[in-house]
Amino acid sequence: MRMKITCIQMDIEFGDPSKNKQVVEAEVTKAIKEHPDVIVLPELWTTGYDLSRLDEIADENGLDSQQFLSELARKYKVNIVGGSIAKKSSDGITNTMYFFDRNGRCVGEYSKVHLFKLMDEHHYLQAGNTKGLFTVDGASCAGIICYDIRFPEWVRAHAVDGAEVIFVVAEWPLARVEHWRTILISRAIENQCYIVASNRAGSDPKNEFAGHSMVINPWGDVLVEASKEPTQITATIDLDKVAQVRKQIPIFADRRTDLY
Ligand SMILES: NC(=O)CCC(=O)C(=O)O
Repeated sequence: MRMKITCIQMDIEFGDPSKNKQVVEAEVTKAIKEHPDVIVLPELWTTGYDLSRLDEIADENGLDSQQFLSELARKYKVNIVGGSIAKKSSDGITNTMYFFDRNGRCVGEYSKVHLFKLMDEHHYLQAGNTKGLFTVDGASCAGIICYDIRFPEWVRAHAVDGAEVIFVVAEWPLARVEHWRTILISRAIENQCYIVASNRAGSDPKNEFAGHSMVINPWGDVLVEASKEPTQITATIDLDKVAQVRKQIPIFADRRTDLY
């Protein structure tokens, strides 16, 4: 099974959800001309890291963002991995990702499990507690968020649960772009899965962001990689490659779960 995937590597207007929604609508309308099966947005694309204003600008129960993304998915008959948004609920504010199928149905939700202290997330956000598993056109997938990639055991847990494609949405700064590249390629090789990583471009008052959105195959080959500028990247992935690589070097069968 083949799947054409487009990552939207956009700049994000600091603390301005309505402006960012306009940008996403325009970018999705542009992306759809190439007929992708899946469109992927970056982390916190509605607000950016305007954390001190989240009380005011976070999305109440994520409803507004869900409706917006659902309508786009249904209108264009495309699966959407909806980056993440700041969701405000009675449990506090979370950095939350939604997944939509071609009918605009929300097929999964994931809230960032590892909060990134270097960017003050722990002062403003609550961590999630569940995995981000979902399916796209029948393929087993997972979604995780930015700093989560530094935890190989968390990514492995999704692969052990069957994920063949892991979507990473991010606001990863340029200062650590080599970590970003190396970690993503490593996660693809060690889990023998596709990694589809959508990072933001541009800057905010504290950081310049790396861009370098990437699609990596289960052998660790980079199929496509963006520059640091706002852009879109597209790759067609072949799900059969996952089984092929896992058969060639059967690391899942060879794991010593009696030892670790
Ligand atoms: N938004 C994030 O989680 C950034 C993570 C990051 O920059 C890192 O180095 O890790």
